[in-house]
Amino acid sequence: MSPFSSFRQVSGTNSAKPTAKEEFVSWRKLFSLAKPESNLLSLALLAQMVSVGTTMIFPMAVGKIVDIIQLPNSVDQLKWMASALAGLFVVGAVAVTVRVALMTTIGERIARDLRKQVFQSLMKQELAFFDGRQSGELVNRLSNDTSVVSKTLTENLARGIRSSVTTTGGIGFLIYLSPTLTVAALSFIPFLTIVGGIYGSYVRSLSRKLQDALASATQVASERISAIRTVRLFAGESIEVGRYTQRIEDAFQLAKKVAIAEGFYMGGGFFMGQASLLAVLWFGGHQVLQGALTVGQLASFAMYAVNVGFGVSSLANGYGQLTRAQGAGARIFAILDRKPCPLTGIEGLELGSSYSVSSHTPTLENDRPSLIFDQVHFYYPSRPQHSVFKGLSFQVEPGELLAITGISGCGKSTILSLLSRLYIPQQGHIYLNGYDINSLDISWLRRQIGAVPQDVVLFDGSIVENIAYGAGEEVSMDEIVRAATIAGADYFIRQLPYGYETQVGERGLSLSGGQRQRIALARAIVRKPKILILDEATSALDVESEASISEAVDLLRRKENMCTIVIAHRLSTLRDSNHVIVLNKGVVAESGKFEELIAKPKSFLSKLMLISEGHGLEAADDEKLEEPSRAK
Ligand SMILES: Nc1ncnc2c1ncn2[C@@H]1O[C@H](COP(=O)(O)OP(=O)(O)OP(=O)(O)O)[C@@H](O)[C@H]1O
Repeated sequence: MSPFSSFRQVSGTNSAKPTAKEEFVSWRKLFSLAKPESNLLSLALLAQMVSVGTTMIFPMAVGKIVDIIQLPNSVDQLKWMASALAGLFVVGAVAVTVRVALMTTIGERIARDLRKQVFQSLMKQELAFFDGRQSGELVNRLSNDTSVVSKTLTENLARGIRSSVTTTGGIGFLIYLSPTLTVAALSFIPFLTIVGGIYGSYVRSLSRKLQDALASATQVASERISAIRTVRLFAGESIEVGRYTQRIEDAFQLAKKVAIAEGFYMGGGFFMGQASLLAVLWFGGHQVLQGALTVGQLASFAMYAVNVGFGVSSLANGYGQLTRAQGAGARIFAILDRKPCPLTGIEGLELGSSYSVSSHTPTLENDRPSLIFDQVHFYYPSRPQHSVFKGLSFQVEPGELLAITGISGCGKSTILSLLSRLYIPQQGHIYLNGYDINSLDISWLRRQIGAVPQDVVLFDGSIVENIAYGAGEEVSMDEIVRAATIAGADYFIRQLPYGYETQVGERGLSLSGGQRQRIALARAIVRKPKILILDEATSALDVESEASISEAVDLLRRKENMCTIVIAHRLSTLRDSNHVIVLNKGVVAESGKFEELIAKPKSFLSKLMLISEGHGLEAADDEKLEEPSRAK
């Protein structure tokens, strides 16, 4: 049994989708995210306490002033009180400035660090992780969830502390001023607590749905905008506007429910607050008339009661924000805590460093790599019921040019994914120069491979940046030009207005399909790979350009002793190979020299050529060739 077999079924150790239990992260875990900022946060909270202290003293001071102005010859006392209050306001203003500046900066720092960590964690995950997820949803975690969490750890925390202090301190002052009046003033609190609890759980479940609805709308928008050419070509604008409108409307309906609930809650709270203030003035007025309370004390009492009312409602509101942040935190931790599959993901990925070299980085004997696929069985983890390979075996000799062909969907491109360890086979082995590729350091392995995938994607940037992407930062301009020349790209690049500095646009869409393919080929060549895999890499080129590029690549293959695998349907591409294998029903159905296979009218290759000329499976007259839709 292979030492790696225990990893075979693994596609990551846990899912990024939180289970019902993990929908909310604990407060402790959530607040652990603020730990790196604890010093600055303490300073900001100190400033917060100072500003809260000044607001707490204010009603008492107002009450004193009201009483002083009723006394004869109290001008000096009034002056003193006014100066003291002015001093208090200055201290309060400085404290507010420090708190706001610090809290906002800390919030941005937490969001920045979280986004960096979440993105880093996403980059480490194996490909299978992304198969079942939508990019819009993951982007939402990076942007929305991180900002909800950072706001809660800073602004909402500060607001929560202020509300707690104003509420508890305010109640203290109320009891100090008049215990009996305090009962009237706080009679609304039990009601608000019960209604607040019901409101909180209602809003919490709505908010979760709202987040999901917004994520789904973002997904539609980002996918359709990035595929705007296709939308235009099929005149799909109004359908897409309708689709987006529907999703955003769904989100709006949920937001409306939240708004109505919030309106009722705030309105009810406001009414209760006003009613209790009226009760304070009613009973307090009677106490003033009876001489049990001064007018100033009643004024102070009323102001504290208002403060307590605002404090309680702000606490209830803050609780809602906290539960929202617990949900966002759970989604963030589902990514941060996720350990990538040990064989296909990247375990250690620090900023600016290479992957951890934890396993084998052999020297390829005589620089002549050979490749063996040995009884490989494979299905994609997201589609376990459909086996792509059922015992695939073939071999590529050092320096050989192997062509792989087969009907669409038979698994040709999957070979590149398995060889690069983007996925691992459930059974069987792949050997590079006799080493099981699972025993090799993953970044080393991928550095040996230069690949031009079927669907070429370039990144927004210059041509030179895109070609250099294949080899890292150390590549020289001469090497880039050499690779571009072999790939047949140098000529057209020089014709462009800014030559190698020309910007290719998002996903390289400002270039033609053939130009993109040639740049992708240069990107693969510039890394001086030991194994070159071309997956329909010249399909967008005319036969003449294809022939001249094939010739240049062939020269390079001989010179560098590169193993080359060409995945193709076209006769012209297959003809130049040393060896052709035809895939069918998850195995190698046929293998041999091109001329020998094509000479037999009943061979799989001959039938495939008939199909590729547009005659269809019926013309090939062979029920053995499996249509992908029939694949089980
Ligand atoms: N990420 C994926 N998740 C699930 N199934 C996949 C995935 N990628 C490919 N498949 C399926 O695996 C099978 C093999 O796909 P593959 O892309 O290797 O075929 P192919 O021979 O290269 O096809 P074509 O000639 O059309 O490019 C197909 O049935 C395809 O639907």
